[in-house]
Amino acid sequence: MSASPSSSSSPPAGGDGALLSELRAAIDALSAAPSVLLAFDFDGVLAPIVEQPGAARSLPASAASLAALARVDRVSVALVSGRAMASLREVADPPDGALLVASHGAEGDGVPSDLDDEQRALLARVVEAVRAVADAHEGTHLELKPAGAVLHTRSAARDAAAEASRLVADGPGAWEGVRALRGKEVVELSVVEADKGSALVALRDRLAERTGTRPVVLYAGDDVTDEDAFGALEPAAGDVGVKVGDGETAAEFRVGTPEDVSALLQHLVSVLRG
Ligand SMILES: O=P(O)(O)OC[C@H]1O[C@H](O[C@H]2O[C@H](CO)[C@@H](O)[C@H](O)[C@H]2O)[C@H](O)[C@@H](O)[C@@H]1O
Repeated sequence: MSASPSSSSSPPAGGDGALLSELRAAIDALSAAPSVLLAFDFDGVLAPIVEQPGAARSLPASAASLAALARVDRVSVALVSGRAMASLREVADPPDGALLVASHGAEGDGVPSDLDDEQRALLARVVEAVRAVADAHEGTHLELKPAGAVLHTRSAARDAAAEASRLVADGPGAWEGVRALRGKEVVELSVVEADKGSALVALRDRLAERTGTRPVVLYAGDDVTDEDAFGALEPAAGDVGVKVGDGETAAEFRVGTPEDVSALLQHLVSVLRG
């Protein structure tokens, strides 16, 4: 596992042994807590990024470690994803007992799933507008979610990707009642207010209520949409944030790749199952 403490100006992780030991020490401290919440983003963290969203799968080593961690009594495992719930279940094949947060928090346990009439009408207009942009820009495509629409640009020529993204962000993305998020080669529009930070806090507080103890939280994510989750962590309470890959971040630690996440998960198994 190569890892480094992270800051907005730090370079990607580079395998510095001294820095690696700081993340290990934070994990070792977290593992002594009576209740632990281990929350992971999916794409780019458990699963390497691929061209087609439907083809993404967890690295086998990460899937095996997650399943082992989900069986530990005082550990709760959660996937906190931007994907729609149906898509997350299909590609992530989550272990029994895993808590699932989807659509950046717009779908999950305890989240109202019905849109009101106004939101439904707005969503229909958003879908129509994003579809029109996707149809006009080769290599882009539309992904539908229960409360939103996503423009994917990974397979498009760079100029087409940039123009299509701008048209979506400045068009329907700027409408009243629409929340726009930019992720890796995606522009996501949603007609409900949701972000991974609020979702993670809700998850943590529900667990605290159930067990009578605030869980110490580890969160790993790779995208700009994960910054809300990193911002919701409380390092003073022992929480650990791990940014995967490069880019500015509020996370305390950084690893380079999903393979590094596999190593981190393996370390979690060894300290939490022991
Ligand atoms: O929060 P996540 O679990 O990381 O989900 C974020 C988005 O993931 C998917 O898109 C990303 O992964 C695709 C497959 O590797 C890739 O092709 C795409 O470019 C990435 O943005 C998913 O399709 C989106 O709906 C999620 O919001």
